[in-house]
Amino acid sequence: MTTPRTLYDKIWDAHVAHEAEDGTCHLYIDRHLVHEVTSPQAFEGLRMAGRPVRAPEKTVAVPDHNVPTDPTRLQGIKDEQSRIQIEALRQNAKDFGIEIYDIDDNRQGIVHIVGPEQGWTQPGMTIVCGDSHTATHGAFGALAHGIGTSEVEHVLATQTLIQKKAKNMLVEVEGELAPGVTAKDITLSIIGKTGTAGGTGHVIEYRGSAIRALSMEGRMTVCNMAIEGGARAGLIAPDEKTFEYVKGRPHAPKGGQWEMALEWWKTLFSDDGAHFDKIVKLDAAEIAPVVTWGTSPEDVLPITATVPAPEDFAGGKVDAARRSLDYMGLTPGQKLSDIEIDTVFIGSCTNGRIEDLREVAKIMEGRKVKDGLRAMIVPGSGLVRLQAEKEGIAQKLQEAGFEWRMAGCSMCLGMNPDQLAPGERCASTSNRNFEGRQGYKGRTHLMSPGMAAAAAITGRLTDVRELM
Ligand SMILES: CC(C)[C@H](C(=O)O)[C@@H](O)C(=O)O
Ligand code: SF4
Repeated sequence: MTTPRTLYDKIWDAHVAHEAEDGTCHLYIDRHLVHEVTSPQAFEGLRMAGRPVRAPEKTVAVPDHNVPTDPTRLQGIKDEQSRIQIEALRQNAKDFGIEIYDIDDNRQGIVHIVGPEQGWTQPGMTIVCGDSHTATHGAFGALAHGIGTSEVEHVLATQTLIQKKAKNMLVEVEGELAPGVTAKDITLSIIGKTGTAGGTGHVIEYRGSAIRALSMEGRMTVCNMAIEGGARAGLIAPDEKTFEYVKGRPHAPKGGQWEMALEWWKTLFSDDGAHFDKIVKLDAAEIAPVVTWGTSPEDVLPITATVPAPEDFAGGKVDAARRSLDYMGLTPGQKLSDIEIDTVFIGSCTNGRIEDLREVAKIMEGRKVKDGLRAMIVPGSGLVRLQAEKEGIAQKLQEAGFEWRMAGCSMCLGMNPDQLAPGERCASTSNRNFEGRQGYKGRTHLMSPGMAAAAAITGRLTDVRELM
């Protein structure tokens, strides 16, 4: 009898090209996604060594982090830094024969939204990118994770990655979500429970009826934040929803190849009795709409709670909590729903897909962004933007008072012109809330798109269920 294997074990085993005695492996890489921030030195290294890209057809480039999102960007990029990085990516793609979705192409967008959208992302694959949120692609049952710039060069040159296997962790979410509770609340609640180090050294498989019930987009939201939970990657076993999503996309297998792929994809699940080194369970019915109050994604509480006091935390965390509260300008005992905001950011690879925008539109129906607030929507890709325009969502949201931007990472990180001013407080659908993440001295509260819409209406952190 063969030993039962986890989903991670199966994908790993299928990709080991060589294993050394100490367990260090050369892992074959099926897809390599490249963006403008972590690739320039890698391409430069190849150039200096006179080496080509080993498998340009398995590599795709897209500028996202530094692209301006105002619609005038097509008339020329004003920001010098952005322009240099985008031009470098363009040149590298051309010199090394890699396909690029440039800023005048509707397929451009955040790399983790574009990969699945174009069918580059498929079950059972190994997928890497010089970007920590590569875990997003794990929603398809692919082993996907971030790599460093020197590894980007290694993958470009060899189509392999040197790795040691991580441990297996299972996060099981059983039961049904209450109305107003979303995939974002699941993923934040998991981190609230395990902490940002809970997944360290592990690959997480998310399982259970609540995960099965999610759409592919919801599953991407969950896997996206595996990294905030400390894990190397997050995975969800593929099912009919996954196959349905992939089918017919530009880079999906076609004809007989589709049938062959499907046969293999259907074997991608953890066998009964497979060993997990760590198991965490959550009851979906107990998950509430949550927000973060501090400067770590684990600083998460139901919106109905109050701001905690440093003394509420154990030993080592007291000082961190004090510092968080000080930075965030919050007082213990204050109701979370009394916290006033100045900015709303809807977008990012966590929540910049069409279903996220539909959720926002539903809450905004017949309502307006509060006067004086800056509220922006940044679709995760040009195609998401087009789809929202086709559905009439874009027009409605603009009428409600939102800025309607071009695709990119935007205010998820303070790297492009979309930034918070010092002291500004933002209701954000992104995934990171550390100091200065959205701009120098900016303050970030993470939440779901529906919760961010509710905050846009009232001007303070708000329980979305009151507006449903
Ligand atoms: C700039 C990039 C390397 C970075 C990452 O790896 O995650 C960014 O995407 C982020 O979200 O902080
Ligand atoms: S949207 Fe944010 S988290 Fe995602 S890749 Fe861009 S900067 Fe990183």
